[in-house]
Amino acid sequence: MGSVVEAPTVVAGQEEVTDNMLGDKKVTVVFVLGGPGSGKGTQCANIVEHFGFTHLSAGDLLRAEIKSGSENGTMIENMIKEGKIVPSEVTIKLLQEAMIRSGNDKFLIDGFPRNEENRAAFENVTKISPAFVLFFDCSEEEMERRLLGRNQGRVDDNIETIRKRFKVFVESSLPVIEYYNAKDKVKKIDAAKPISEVFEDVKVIFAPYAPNAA
Ligand SMILES: Nc1ncnc2c1ncn2[C@@H]1O[C@H](COP(=O)(O)OP(=O)(O)O)[C@@H](O)[C@H]1O
Ligand SMILES: Nc1ccn([C@@H]2O[C@H](COP(=O)(O)OP(=O)(O)O)[C@@H](O)[C@H]2O)c(=O)n1
Ligand SMILES: [Mg+2]
Repeated sequence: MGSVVEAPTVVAGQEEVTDNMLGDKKVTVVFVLGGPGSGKGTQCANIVEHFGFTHLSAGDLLRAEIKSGSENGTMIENMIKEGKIVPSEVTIKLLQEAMIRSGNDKFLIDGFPRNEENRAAFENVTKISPAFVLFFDCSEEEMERRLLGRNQGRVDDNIETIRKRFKVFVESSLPVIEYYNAKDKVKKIDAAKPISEVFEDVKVIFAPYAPNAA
């Protein structure tokens, strides 16, 4: 009885089914988001050095999976060349394995979740929700300049794929940032500044995680 009235309560309850456990360990996860070329990888390297987090780049894990000759390799490579988002089950499995392998309890998950499917599947599968979302805000003009100068031999750092990635970012990834913003979980950084200045702002946010912080 009263099931129609009770239904929303059940749905609201399901939203909070996160315990942030990885095996028997309580973990802290920070999602690091921002457009392609906004400086996510660069700043994550700095955060690792100062705050003892493990950096997991979804893109790096997918590229390693291609190199390993996995059966999904060709599919992943084709999607990256087109700037498309790989199905969540593939990326989440790689992230989970890397988290366990690291032995750490503090993670920067860089470039994930990139769409609503990524976001919902990660929470459902892992029961982990982020402590906060670090969002690197940068203009497309500046990001394009950086990507064209990145020189890492990436198949997707060409102007044609870059345009596609910008479109996917606006259409699929920004809504994820909006989702967390509505929950007051987004810490936005002006990522258009020089690397060292961006890190000054990042440091303020991570101060509570400093090795000697109370
Ligand atoms: N604040 C910055 N100013 C200028 N160049 C930057 C800045 N941050 C990163 N870069 C450079 O821009 C390129 C993209 O940075 P990267 O960290 O790989 O971004 P993302 O992981 O968000 O795609 C790299 O060549 C990097 O050295
Ligand atoms: N969650 C993710 C992250 C990356 N990717 C794929 O990997 C590509 C490169 O991601 P990346 O995070 O290394 O790219 P950058 O933002 O660092 O430039 C994306 O354009 C997608 O094709 C994905 O499918 N799903
Ligand atoms: Mg990157």
